[in-house]
Amino acid sequence: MVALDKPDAKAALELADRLQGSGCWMKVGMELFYAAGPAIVRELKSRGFRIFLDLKMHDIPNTVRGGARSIARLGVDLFNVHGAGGLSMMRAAMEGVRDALESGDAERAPLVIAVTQLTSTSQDVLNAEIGIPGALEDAVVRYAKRAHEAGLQGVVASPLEVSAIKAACGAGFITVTPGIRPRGADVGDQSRITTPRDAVEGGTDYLVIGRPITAADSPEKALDHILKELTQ
Ligand SMILES: O=C(O)c1cc(=O)[nH]c(=O)n1[C@@H]1O[C@H](COP(=O)(O)O)[C@@H](O)[C@H]1O
Repeated sequence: MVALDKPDAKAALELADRLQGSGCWMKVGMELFYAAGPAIVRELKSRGFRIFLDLKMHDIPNTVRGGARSIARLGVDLFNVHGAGGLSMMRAAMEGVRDALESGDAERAPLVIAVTQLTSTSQDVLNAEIGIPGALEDAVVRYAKRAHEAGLQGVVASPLEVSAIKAACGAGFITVTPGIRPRGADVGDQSRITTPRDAVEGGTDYLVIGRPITAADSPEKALDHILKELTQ
């Protein structure tokens, strides 16, 4: 999944067009969606891309239910909410999807996943700033179990926590993992990272990769390089 973190539709579509035919999903996040809105999702869908809409909803259940209903109507393939919103909020997201299906406003249900702990969060920050005690992996697994209980299909986590999540929630529970950095790439603001290959060998289902591809002089070559490394 390529994180299409671009400031407007023009820049996003230019990049997407360069990655046509790669089989990658496009992840539309806050930067692009707040600038270009639902139209960019429709445009990318019309070009044949599968879409992860990454808006990380975190609000009261009623608001998230409505948000999920609107997202389901858009016809994305997957979207996320924050696990920190709790069980009733996550259940409300599932209800919103069901509402959209039952009213005939959505043709099919998108997958719904929960963010556990952002991959920019380190063990120290979790304990000292956010105020959650204990090991980071335990916190991630706790969120994953709640998401599973709420009926969500998976979680966002770092590749480092995938085996613990699968052990707790089952192999079929989807893991979507940002925090991917090819060897030598700039780490930037990410904390919990692995190489693409280590992430795949660790059993993750989907890699989310942004800047190592999108900030490269040739995004298509950068993607190609990563894909080749994975199949060697
Ligand atoms: O939900 C996400 O996609 C997400 C969750 C998380 O914990 N960490 C994380 O980096 N992301 C997103 O994944 C992408 C990672 O981008 P790069 O760091 O540029 O590879 C960004 O678009 C983030 O918004």
